[in-house]
Amino acid sequence: MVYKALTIAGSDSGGGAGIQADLKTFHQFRVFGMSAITAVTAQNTLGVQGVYPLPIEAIEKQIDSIAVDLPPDAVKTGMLFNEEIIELVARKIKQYGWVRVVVDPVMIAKGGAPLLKQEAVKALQRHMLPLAYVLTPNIPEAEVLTNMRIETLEQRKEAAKKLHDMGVQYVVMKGGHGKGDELVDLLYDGEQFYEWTSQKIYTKHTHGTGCTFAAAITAQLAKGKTAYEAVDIAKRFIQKAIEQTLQIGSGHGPTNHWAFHE
Ligand SMILES: Nc1ncnc2c1ncn2[C@@H]1O[C@H](COP(=O)(O)OP(=O)(O)O)[C@@H](O)[C@H]1O
Ligand SMILES: Cc1ncc(COP(=O)(O)O)c(N)n1
Repeated sequence: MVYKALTIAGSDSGGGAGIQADLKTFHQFRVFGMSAITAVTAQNTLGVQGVYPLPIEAIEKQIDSIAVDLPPDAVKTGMLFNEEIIELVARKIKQYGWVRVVVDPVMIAKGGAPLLKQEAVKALQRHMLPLAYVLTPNIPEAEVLTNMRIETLEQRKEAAKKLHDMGVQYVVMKGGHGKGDELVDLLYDGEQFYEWTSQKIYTKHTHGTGCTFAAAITAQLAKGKTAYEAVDIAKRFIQKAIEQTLQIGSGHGPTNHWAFHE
């Protein structure tokens, strides 16, 4: 059986995040990867040097080409950049009845470059959250989406509940931006919280951690795993990928997509 996953996201020329991270992660899990590119970025480990959104028609055509011939078992969205792209992607997901949809609400690159226009946040809330089977915000993204300050674990749980009320089925609150030596990733299914605690790895090579983690969840969902099982494997995947970084580039290097074996 060949499982297929589709990523609808931005291209990272540097290969560590975006479409490239997603495809490498799908491949490592033996899931056949497909892509619809929303924007091309000129990017490396030093930062983002340029952002070029594709024409709406080009994005729509890519999604249609995949849908009619290679229906995906799971779909991931990453950098959607502006309102028009968000509306298109939401419309297409509904049109094709895709349910196993992982929405990674990408907003800014690690170096601070915006990957989502500020005025597009509302569109993301309105159109994408109700379609999210799994939503994977980091702490700053969860703050923007819920319009609340998040410092304590209790506040993170409150934010997860808010996001669930906004239409998300499974909220995965990533803990990479938390303070202290321990990181806690949370999963909320509308009733219960599940926690994954790990030691923070002190490294500057974390370019693409969010994309890679969400792509690992998507690959597992494509294989029919539950949200809990998917997060559990994705957590182990990202842990290894950060522990064994490749030490390439002179800035924030990529994670190692080869490090984890199922
Ligand atoms: N320094 C780190 N050490 C260990 N795990 C990390 C580290 N940074 C991020 N992670 C893990 O990587 C995943 C992505 O986290 P996060 O950094 O919060 O997302 P993003 O890349 O979107 O900002 C989470 O599972 C998080 O726990
Ligand atoms: C095209 C693209 N998409 C997403 C990210 C976010 O990366 P991260 O996973 O480090 O938050 C990025 N830097 N570039």
